[in-house]
Amino acid sequence: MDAILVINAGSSSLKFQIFEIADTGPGRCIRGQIDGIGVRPRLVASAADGTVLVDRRYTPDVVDHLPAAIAETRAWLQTLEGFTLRAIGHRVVHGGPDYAKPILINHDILDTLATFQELAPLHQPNNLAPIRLAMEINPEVPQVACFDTAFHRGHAPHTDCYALPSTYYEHGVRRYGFHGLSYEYIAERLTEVAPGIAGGRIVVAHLGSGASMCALKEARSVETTMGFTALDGLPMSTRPGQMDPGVVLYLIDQKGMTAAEVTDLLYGSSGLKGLSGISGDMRDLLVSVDARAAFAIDHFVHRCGLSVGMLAAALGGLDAFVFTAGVGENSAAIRARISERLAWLGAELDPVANEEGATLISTQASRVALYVLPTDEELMIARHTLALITTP
Ligand SMILES: Nc1ncnc2c1ncn2[C@@H]1O[C@H](COP(=O)(O)OP(=O)(O)O)[C@@H](O)[C@H]1O
Ligand SMILES: CC(=O)OP(=O)(O)O
Ligand SMILES: [Mg+2]
Repeated sequence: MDAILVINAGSSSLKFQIFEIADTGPGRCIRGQIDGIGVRPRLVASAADGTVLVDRRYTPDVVDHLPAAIAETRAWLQTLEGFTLRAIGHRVVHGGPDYAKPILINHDILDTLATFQELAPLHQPNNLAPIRLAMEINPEVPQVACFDTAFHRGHAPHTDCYALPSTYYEHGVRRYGFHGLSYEYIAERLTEVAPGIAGGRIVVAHLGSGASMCALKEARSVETTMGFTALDGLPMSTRPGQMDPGVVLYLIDQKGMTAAEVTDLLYGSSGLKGLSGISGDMRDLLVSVDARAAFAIDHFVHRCGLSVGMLAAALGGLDAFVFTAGVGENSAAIRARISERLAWLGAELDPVANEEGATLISTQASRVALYVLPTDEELMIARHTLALITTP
């Protein structure tokens, strides 16, 4: 069967899917991931009917970083039979100022994308490594890069700039925003789930290991919490989120830290992990009895509440709020805590629907509809990839 392989390297997971190329578009055949990298790595993959094809756990030292997860995934994928690989679609987190759409990759483009590595050190090297590998072993298979930044590129210039002298904007210092493939998928999904409000004022909360929110108006992104890099906005597993840049200057000037040390601090040991001193994995914090775990969760919920207020202001009100990604899809407790922060906007949670993980989790009386919608960045990538390889 003719197939597309999709690879999505996140900060704590490597996700992959195989799609059959059908007349109606990409049809899902296999969906898998290695998650909990460096904490509790686990490879799970299942067929479209839900049959589990592999479920393997590793000790954290065996799959301690993304390259190890790539190697494990590759070894497992090579055991599969019956697929003829026609294209590979990749999530590439940073597209820089020039790539506003998915693109067929060649060596020059790969070189350009490598120049953005410092702007997304947790992701870009891991996004590009499988592209390089496939170019070596399957040079005849077309590869497509789908950018996290692309969906936000329609922002008005006065919203995606920093208040710096304008030459910095021209040199690419802009608020790009990320998680765009997820938001693009959710915007489409809303037209099926809630056609009456899909064109309205919606905030989507992508709460995973990396976390951000996006304000959608008429199904387009008009604001988002992340900026030049995926450090900005909400606190995350290991990243602090929005912070006074004066802190960075202080650490370098007064504390003698090098740029590399500050990079490690901000990307690797801050956020939930830094604040709790326990773990960056929300699951660990939710079951912990340590007061520091509760403190880190309080901070996360507080900052989420502030961001919803900011994005509701950008939209001039709020019709619906959507929870998605690892934490948003799976944690009723965090959804309940964040929903409380939306009460002033008229949101009212239905606690039973929330515990059951229903799609609609607000009461009938709620003025803001609350939804839980599983994201599917890989399906979005497969669609873009198929469109690019079939366009004459
Ligand atoms: N049941 C759960 N409760 C709370 N958090 C969860 C649950 N399941 C997964 N998560 C969180 O989701 C995160 C992973 O989300 P995901 O969107 O896959 O992240 P990424 O793509 O950034 O790797 C993990 O950090 C984990 O803490
Ligand atoms: C951009 C980003 O933070 O991505 P992820 O949530 O997949 O780590
Ligand atoms: Mg992700």
